[in-house]
Amino acid sequence: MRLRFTKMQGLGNDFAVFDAISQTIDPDPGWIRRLADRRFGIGCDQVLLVEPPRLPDTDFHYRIFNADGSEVEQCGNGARCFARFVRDQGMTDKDAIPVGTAAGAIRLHLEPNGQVRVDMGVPILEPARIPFVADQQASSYALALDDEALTIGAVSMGNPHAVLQVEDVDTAPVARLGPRIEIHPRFPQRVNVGFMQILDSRHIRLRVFERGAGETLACGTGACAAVVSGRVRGRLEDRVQVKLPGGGLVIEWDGPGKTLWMTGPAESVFHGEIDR
Ligand SMILES: N[C@H](CCC[C@H](N)C(=O)O)C(=O)O
Repeated sequence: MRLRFTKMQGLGNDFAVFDAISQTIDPDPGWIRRLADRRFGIGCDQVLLVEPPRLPDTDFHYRIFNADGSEVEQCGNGARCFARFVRDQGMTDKDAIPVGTAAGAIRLHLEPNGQVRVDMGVPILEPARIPFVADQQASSYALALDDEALTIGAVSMGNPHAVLQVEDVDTAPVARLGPRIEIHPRFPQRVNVGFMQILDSRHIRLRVFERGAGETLACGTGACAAVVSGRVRGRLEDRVQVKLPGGGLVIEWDGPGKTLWMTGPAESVFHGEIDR
């Protein structure tokens, strides 16, 4: 069976996007891994499916699969590409698109300047809901890692994030610590690992070692989680420019219990077909 897809990217975090409404797609992990392979497949960090709505008051369901084949709850850069895709494919003519995910409903806003602004919902800080094993909720946690004692923030944007503050992202031990924290036993669903350098209360630099994909050029939910962690630790304001290796995002968050907004680009790279 021949399947149509669009290769898309948000700040270099790249995706293969499929219309799974007009096409029948069974996303088994082995096929996802093959699609994501940069030599034997299309090559991408995540595979995104556009499905019929499942939640009330939503127009579509948005499914996300990491390059390792794992299905996950949320993807911020992918959400912006999702909005661009459904408009470009003529699947909607709305500028504000309500979409369901495994983490609940989000709202995608196509802006006149071509950027996409996403209501990412309310960040989750309760350890049990991240999930993260901790006696009580805190703005930071001690994490023992073999012979190292780390301090992390723990946040869920629907998907789990650990956030470490570092002096300089360029020299941060992403390759050494990322894979080890990703599978730390206190994160029973594994975890995305952010390395945040705070420049001032409104500007950070960030690198992310993603669960199920490795270090990516950008991670939208990682940017959200880093700002949440920095803010609850009293180091960031309510509107932060996040500079990732692939480019910049704007994150707005008024504090615990409030909705978080992420704004950034989303682009199509090429259209293709692939045999299943
Ligand atoms: N690796 C993530 C999913 C993709 C998130 C990222 N690409 C984003 O833009 O938020 C996870 O396992 O939760």
